Amino acid sequence: MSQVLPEGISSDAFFACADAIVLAAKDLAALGWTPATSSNFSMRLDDAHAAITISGRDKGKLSRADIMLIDLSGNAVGTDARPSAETALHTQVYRYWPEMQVVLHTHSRTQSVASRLFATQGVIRLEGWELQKAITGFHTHESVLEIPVFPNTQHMPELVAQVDAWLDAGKPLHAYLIDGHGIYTWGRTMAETRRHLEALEFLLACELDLRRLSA
Ligand SMILES: CSC[C@@H](O)[C@@H](O)C(=O)COP(=O)(O)O
Ligand SMILES: [Zn+2]
Repeated sequence: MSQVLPEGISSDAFFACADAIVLAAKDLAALGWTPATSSNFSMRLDDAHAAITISGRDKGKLSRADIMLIDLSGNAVGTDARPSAETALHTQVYRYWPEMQVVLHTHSRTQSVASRLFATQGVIRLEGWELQKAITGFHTHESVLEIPVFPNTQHMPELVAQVDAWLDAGKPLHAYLIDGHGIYTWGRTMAETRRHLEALEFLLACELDLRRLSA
């Protein structure tokens, strides 16, 4: 493989992450949530490294060769491959929450439309939905789950700063939308992160349906 692993990271550990990313990406692509090479996925390997999708690859056709190693500053490690253009949003999660192991970013139609519809409010307020309980830490439909919508930019430090500002304000953050772009969410395991993504997709679709029906 063209990926050289540093001491301390075994090929078994790297391939386990790569295989989990490849499998998740195939499933999410089959749902139509990763159109036209969009989306990116990562998994933490240790307190200083993560495996992440190489930029520009078709996320429905990934193999181990499409996954590379980065450090938590977003630098490629042991490869000349170019990591996802949005690597900084992944490493931000791993640096802020040491317990988080997985970051998933997709571009479904529902996520994209919802992000545009709620962009002016800057937040989607979810309340009264049973499926909010699929988000770790939520135990009742009566809770309020706020998903911020940040303005899109191709300048990653700006996006990172918007996320930081939300966190610095002391507001809980389980996921965010980027206007006209897609969603980011994360978790302690791949299963938990996929559950978050699936629940959020469902909740956003319900909110869009409500608006359509009450128009
Ligand atoms: C193909 S448009 C989508 C990209 O601009 C980007 O938002 C994205 O999700 C994928 O970028 P990538 O660099 O492949 O990780
Ligand atoms: Zn994207």
